[in-house]
Amino acid sequence: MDEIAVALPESTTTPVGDASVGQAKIEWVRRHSPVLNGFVRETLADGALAGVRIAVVVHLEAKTAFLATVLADAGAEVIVAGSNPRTTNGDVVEALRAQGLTVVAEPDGDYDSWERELLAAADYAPDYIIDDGAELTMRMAQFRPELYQRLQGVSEETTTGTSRLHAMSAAGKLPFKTLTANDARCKHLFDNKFGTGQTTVQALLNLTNRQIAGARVVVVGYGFVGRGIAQYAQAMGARTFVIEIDPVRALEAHMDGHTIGAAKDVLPTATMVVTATGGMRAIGEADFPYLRDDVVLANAGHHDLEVDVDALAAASTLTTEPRTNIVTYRLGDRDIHVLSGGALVNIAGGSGHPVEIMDLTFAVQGLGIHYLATTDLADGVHIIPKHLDDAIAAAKLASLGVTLDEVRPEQEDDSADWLEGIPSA
Ligand SMILES: NC(=O)c1ccc[n+]([C@@H]2O[C@H](COP(=O)([O-])OP(=O)(O)OC[C@H]3O[C@@H](n4cnc5c(N)ncnc54)[C@H](O)[C@@H]3O)[C@@H](O)[C@H]2O)c1
Repeated sequence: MDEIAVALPESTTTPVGDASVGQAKIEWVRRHSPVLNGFVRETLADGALAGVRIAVVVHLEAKTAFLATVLADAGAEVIVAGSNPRTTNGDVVEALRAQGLTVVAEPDGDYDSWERELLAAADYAPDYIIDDGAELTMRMAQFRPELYQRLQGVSEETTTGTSRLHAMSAAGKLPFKTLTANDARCKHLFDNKFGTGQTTVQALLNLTNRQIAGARVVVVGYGFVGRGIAQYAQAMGARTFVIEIDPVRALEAHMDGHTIGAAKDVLPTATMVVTATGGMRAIGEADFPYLRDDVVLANAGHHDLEVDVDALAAASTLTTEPRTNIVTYRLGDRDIHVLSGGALVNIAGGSGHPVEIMDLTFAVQGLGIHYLATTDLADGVHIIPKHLDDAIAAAKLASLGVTLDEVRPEQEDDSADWLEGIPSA
């Protein structure tokens, strides 16, 4: 591989948090991460990542920090940045810096400072990226083309980033191998559904101090994330409604016991609305007339513009901040409350996914990078192999004290016998 000059960003001298507090948070994660701390560490101990430069660009809080330290302990040179300007934790940043990791992220940033941080991460010339929303991958392609060409691989966290990688590949603009961690069963079956479901409802209630039992909660988008949010809200006594554009998923929502309908039909009675589409402006200007007074809007999807906060701000006559992380927009005689500026409410307005969930997700990511580094794969988009997915689940079950039965010979379908009776075409 050609050596390339690295333009390092200016180092920060002012601490942005308390390293000991951050370290305690990371230690709490370690205690509750049996897969990452066991099976993943053991796999990475083969030295395959020694000296490999890996950029970790995921919401920068304690669970991401623990993943970064596991990679660093395996000998990788790790550069850490955030995947959203609103979700970086200063204590964790300082804890990582105290351990000698390179961190190019500051808490309380805005979109401009975040852009600079991502470009700074790019300038470290990573060999691999653990990305979220393909945020660093896209920027390297656009603004650091030489470094982009030099990339060896990307392991992508989210549904949104997976779509972006497929688009880049289809356009012939992905000159290296990538893994879509989101397609691993140990990721989307648990992280998207249970992780986001639990923590989005938690954040909604913590931020607003409102009651869920009897609330009328509308979920926009019924993918894995939407299913989880609707299921948790329903289990806590909310009346649940779903807006979907895919007829099969809408039907599934109906059979799961939620009321489905178009925006104009379900929004007017909603007390809380949560977007989870992975697209833009799921609640946009055209929907504003249907929102009732005092409604709470929150987003759990990747884009901060799933709720079109800019359009809301432009249309409002008065803006107030009644509570931390809530901005109220006056539209005529109605007040519309937006949580966490439209950023992912469970992360920007909460603590992010449960540790146990991220133990699985980051096991996929850690093993995914190891797989990329040790396996010859064609350029383009790949899925983590089934045996790794199975091994992660088995390691998690083992940590719970569970071992599974294996299929006994008499339980096998004797398909060979009946196949023999069918003439070849
Ligand atoms: N907050 C978190 O912690 C977290 C965790 C995992 C994923 N995500 C993000 O959540 C988003 C959704 O993820 P997913 O796995 O559920 O995706 P998905 O693709 O499985 O589901 C999205 C659903 O939204 C529907 N949809 C799209 N546009 C719509 C619109 N305008 N109106 C109504 N429905 C619409 C689609 O038909 C689809 O069924 C993505 O951006 C993903 O990256 C967030």
